[in-house]
Amino acid sequence: MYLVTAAEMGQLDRLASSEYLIPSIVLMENAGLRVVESIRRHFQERVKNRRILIFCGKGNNGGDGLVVARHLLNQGAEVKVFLLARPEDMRGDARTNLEIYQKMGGRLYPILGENHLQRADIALLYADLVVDAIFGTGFKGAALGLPASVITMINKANRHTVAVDVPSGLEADTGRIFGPCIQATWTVTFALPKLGLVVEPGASFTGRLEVADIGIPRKLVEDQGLKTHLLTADWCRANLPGRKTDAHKGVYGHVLAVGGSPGLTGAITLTATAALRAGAGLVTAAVPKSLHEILETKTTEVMTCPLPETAAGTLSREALNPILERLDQCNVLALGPGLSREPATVELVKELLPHLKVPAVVDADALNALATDPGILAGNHGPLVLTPHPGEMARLIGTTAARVQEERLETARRYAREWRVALLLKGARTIVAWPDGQTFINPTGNPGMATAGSGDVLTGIIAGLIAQGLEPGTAAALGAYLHGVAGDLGRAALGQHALMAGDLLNFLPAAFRNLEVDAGDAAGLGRG
Ligand SMILES: NC(=O)C1=CN([C@@H]2O[C@H](COP(=O)(O)OP(=O)(O)OC[C@H]3O[C@@H](n4cnc5c(N)ncnc54)[C@H](O)[C@@H]3O)[C@@H](O)[C@H]2O)[C@H](O)CC1
Ligand SMILES: [K+]
Repeated sequence: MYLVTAAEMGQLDRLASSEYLIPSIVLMENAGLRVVESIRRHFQERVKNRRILIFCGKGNNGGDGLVVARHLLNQGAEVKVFLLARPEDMRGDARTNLEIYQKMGGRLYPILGENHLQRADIALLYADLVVDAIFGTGFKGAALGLPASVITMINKANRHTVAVDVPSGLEADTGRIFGPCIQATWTVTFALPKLGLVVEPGASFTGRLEVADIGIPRKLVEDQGLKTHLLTADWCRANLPGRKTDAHKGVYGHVLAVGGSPGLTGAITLTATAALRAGAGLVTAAVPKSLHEILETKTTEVMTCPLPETAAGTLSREALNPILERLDQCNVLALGPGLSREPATVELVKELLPHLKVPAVVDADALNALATDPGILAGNHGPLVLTPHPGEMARLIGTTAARVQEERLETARRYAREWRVALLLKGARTIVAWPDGQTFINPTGNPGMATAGSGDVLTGIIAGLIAQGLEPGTAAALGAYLHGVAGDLGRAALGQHALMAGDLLNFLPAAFRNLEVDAGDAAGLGRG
């Protein structure tokens, strides 16, 4: 599903009127009606006598609020509109809808000074629902003065609150919050979700997100060349690698997972096992030779391979050729989990990356090795997925993790384009950017997944999906989604405190199952 900025939405809105001749007041009417329908569902269709307070700003978001007020009034609700503007300052469609509401005898209370707040504060005590139509996509920066006082007052009242299009106080483009912001129970956003609603901190203020069709022509949306997407179950289902009835394990690829060092054998074990769970036909974990025996006892389905090591027991430069030879029988490399930052191991990574003929997932210490010489990617290289967390991303581009977090989308997008890689930036709402500029935001996952080894599992899932023939960028996006679903199922069963990376492996089957198109009973029995 496309995600849009305020400017992109504004453009769609304008073109719907200028090119497709849909009057803007029709779009506003549709927007208001969709919110009314959502409110009706909230009250199990019984809105009569419900006390509903509607806070309207002076822009078109306020106009939507007035449409909502009119229809709810018609349906017998006890409606009060609090207007954060002088009626004569309203313009265009919002002004028209204000006048209609006034002609219908609707109750209207302008809030023009702090002395007008008390009436609203008392009404809030008895409200069944608050409708937030103060600011929409036209909002920038911080709410100050009276609007700030109103937003704070509404939040303190702690009533069920539906935000119209965007919670007021939130920047629709970035999800950043610089002042008070409505804490919505749910948000009804129009036409397409705004970016700021699905990335943090905005997502936490948005509550449950409903996307409402207001009649913007689908063709108009398709013609815009939008590049930012929200990952959905439908997209993931459509991209899930298929399985044939007459398949054998050779069909589903062979992952070589390279990593491990003393104290870090768990990381590579998690990666290798996750690759199998993700459906790879074969997985070989290649580790420093003194760890080989340990790995043999830790794993069952995973094959193992001992490699030359340094005095510190990490992979040495002599491992280069054995790795390349092994890769002749494999169709994807997962590189980095538990690798260590031993100088000779760093050199190995730097020599290996330009020699690859198969796609690779580059994670953890392999990313840190890359950060020591980003120029490695300047020449020709095979398809790569890089999976940094914000700290690793910061090292790759020579900045701080805080700066990366401030501009997650742009950072990921820029790096993917510049270095021609698929870049997966971890964190709440993982971002996957493709070299061609297409960018995906993953809505699944939870804070319980911030636990040791969680990233190693993700690396394995992505490698396992590439092994089955997915494009690396597609595998990264699908992998992020599945990893998050496994985490969400894990949280539901175990709670987010206790969740460990190993648990993710156990919930991956259900995460996949969720996406598999049910083919009925496998043997075909019972089918006509
Ligand atoms: N997407 C569609 O097709 C439709 C959207 N609709 C609704 O229209 C709003 C956007 O309306 P707009 O008039 O552009 O802006 P707002 O209502 O959000 O009003 C902003 C208002 O506030 C001022 N402002 C901006 N920042 C601040 C600030 N920090 N402090 C105080 N005031 C601020 C700004 O100058 C404006 O005056 C969209 O969200 C939808 O709800 C239509 O209904 C049609 C269909
Ligand atoms: K709003």
